[in-house]
Amino acid sequence: METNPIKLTEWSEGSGCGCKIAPAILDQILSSSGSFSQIDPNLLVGNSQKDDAAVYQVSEDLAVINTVDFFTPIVDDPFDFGRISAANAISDIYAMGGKPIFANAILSWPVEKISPELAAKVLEGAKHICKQAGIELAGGHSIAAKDPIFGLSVNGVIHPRKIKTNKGAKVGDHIFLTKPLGIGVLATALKRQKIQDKNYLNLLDTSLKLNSIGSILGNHEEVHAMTDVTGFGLLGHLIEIAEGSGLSAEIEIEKLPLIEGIQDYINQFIFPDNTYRNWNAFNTKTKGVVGMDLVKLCDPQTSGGLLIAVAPENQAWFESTMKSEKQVFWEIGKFVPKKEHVVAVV
Ligand SMILES: Nc1ncnc2c1ncn2[C@@H]1O[C@H](COP(=O)(O)OP(=O)(O)OP(=O)(O)O)[C@@H](O)[C@H]1O
Ligand SMILES: [Mg+2]
Repeated sequence: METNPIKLTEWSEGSGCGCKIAPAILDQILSSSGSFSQIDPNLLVGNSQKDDAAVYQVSEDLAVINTVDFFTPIVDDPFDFGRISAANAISDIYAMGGKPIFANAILSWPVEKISPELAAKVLEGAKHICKQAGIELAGGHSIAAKDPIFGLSVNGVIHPRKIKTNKGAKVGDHIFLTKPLGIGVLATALKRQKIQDKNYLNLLDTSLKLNSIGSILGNHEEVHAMTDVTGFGLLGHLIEIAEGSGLSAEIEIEKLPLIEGIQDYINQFIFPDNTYRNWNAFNTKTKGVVGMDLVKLCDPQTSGGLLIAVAPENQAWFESTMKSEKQVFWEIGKFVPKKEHVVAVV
């Protein structure tokens, strides 16, 4: 790990997607701001189902996707912060099944207190990831403010009939996840200066992996619904799909993949405060969670994996597609008819 005299993570309380406003408060803000009427028929996806990005149809076979994502530093190294933030922002285009085309940067920097050279490193990291995703960082907007913040607004394209949202899952669909959980735990270990170098590398490996498989899955109607797992944790984003699709979900706790080494940190009670915030938001919709399992279910991910619903009869096709794309995945549960609880942990 590169050492910097300035520790970016000391500049703010939350970090990465963990600094997202709590789901209940976001709902309160959005609902009391007046309706998002969305009367333009070309706005195919707005914010009514809590999807990853907005989608606007421009012609019979073309729709544009736009998303914006930014947060406070999740790591101390500015290049890594830029890379993680960019990978996280682009992910929302992949999660809709789309192909990213270009991005603009959003930068807030306390220029009197943290050298502008470090801000340049953040941008350098973002460009590195944009290049990997095959897109240009076209421009951006920068302000001088108290907190360092960085993110991207990303544009993408998709065929209007290929969009993947939170509402297409069907009873019996198998649920797959493409990255192990625990990014929030590792980010907290880093912030508390308890992380070991090898675990920092695990944090980078996991968060920097692009969710580009989403663009490929967008072409296949066998994939019924898709989102990415970020600040609300696996549980929160699973609830978004289940509720969006009018279903419930069953999760097999033993099948949840965890990033190597995170159990040791959990045993030392090293995990983000926002894990409990997520749990408080979702526990009444959930049954069967025992003891510390809530940490795995509610850990806020930054640049987490894709959560995918696939019909059981297409399981073989899905597995061979993922293998031929060298994409790892874990099957973690299934969708069932709507019940009293949105998610049951079995
Ligand atoms: N300030 C806002 N104004 C209008 N809608 C908002 C605002 N903030 C969030 N939303 C909407 O709330 C929903 C959930 O937003 P959220 O940021 O959690 O999604 P996301 O972009 O998928 O998150 P992530 O990038 O962490 O995956 C989305 O439909 C989003 O458009
Ligand atoms: Mg998302």
